[in-house]
Amino acid sequence: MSAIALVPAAGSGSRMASATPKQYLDLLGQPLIAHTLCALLGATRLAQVAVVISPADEWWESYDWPALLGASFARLLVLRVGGDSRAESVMNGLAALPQSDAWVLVHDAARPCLRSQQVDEMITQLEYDAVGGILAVPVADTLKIASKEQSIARTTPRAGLWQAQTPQMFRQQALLAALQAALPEHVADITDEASALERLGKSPKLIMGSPWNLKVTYPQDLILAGLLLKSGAI
Ligand SMILES: Nc1ccn([C@@H]2O[C@H](COP(=O)(O)OP(=O)(O)OP(=O)(O)O)[C@@H](O)[C@H]2O)c(=O)n1
Ligand SMILES: C[C@](O)(CO)[C@H](O)COP(=O)(O)O
Repeated sequence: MSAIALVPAAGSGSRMASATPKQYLDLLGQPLIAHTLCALLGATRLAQVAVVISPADEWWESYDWPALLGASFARLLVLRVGGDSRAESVMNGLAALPQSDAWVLVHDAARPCLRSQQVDEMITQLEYDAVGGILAVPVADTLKIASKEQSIARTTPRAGLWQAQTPQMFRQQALLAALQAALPEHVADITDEASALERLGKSPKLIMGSPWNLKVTYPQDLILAGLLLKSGAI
C-alpha cells in the first residue's frame, strides 16, 4: 500500500496580517512549515511528502532544508505550482505528481502540531476504505446563528456536527477528478478535499482527530502552537 502526503503551502496568510506568509513565520526558532514537514516525514507509512509552494515564493530557498529536516529531506519533493485558492493549489499539486492510484494525505502547512503517530494510525484505519476520510473533532461549544445585527437569531443543535481538520486522505486520481469537476465554478464551496468528493455523492469517513491539531490562522494561534509544541504534550 503506497501513501504520500501533499502539503498546500501557497497561501498568503491574510488573516495573520503579517508581511511574511504564515508558513514561514518563526515558531520555536524554525519556520512554521518545518514543524509540519517534520511531523509528516516522521510518519513511517508515508513514502514521500510533496509540498506545494507558490511560483512566486521568495522564502523557500532561503532556508537550509537538509539541516532543518535531517536525513528525511530525501523524501521531500517541492512543487512550485500553487494557485489562487487552496483547492487550486491541491489540484495543481496532484496533477504535477506522477499519476498513480496511491493514497494522498493532504495536510495544511498551517497545522504544525500534527503527531506523526496519528498519521500512521489514520492510514491504518482507512487503507481498505472505498473512499477515504478526514481527521475531525466533534463540535464542543453551543452554536449560535447570528442575525445581520450580530445578535442571536437562534441556537442550532450541535449533535452530529464535526470540525474538519487535515490530513484528508483520498486516492490521487479520485481526488484530482473531483477537484477538476468542481473548479473553478464552485471554488468558494471547496474549502477542503472532502467537500469535492461530497459533491460527487461520496461519504468520506470521519476519523477522530485532536484539538491540538489546530490551524494557525490568527496571530494568537501561533502563540498557542508554540506553547503546545514546547510543552512536550504532542
Ligand atoms: N492559494 C492558496 C491558499 C492557501 N493555501 C494553503 O492552504 C492551507 C490552509 O489555508 P489557510 O489557513 O486559509 O491559509 P491562507 O490562505 O494562507 O490564509 P488566509 O486565508 O488567512 O489568507 C495553508 O497551509 C495555505 O498555505 C495554498 O496552498 N494555496
Ligand atoms: C481544510 C481545512 O483545514 C479544514 O478545516 C480548512 O478548511 C482550510 O482553511 P481555510 O481557511 O478554509 O482555507
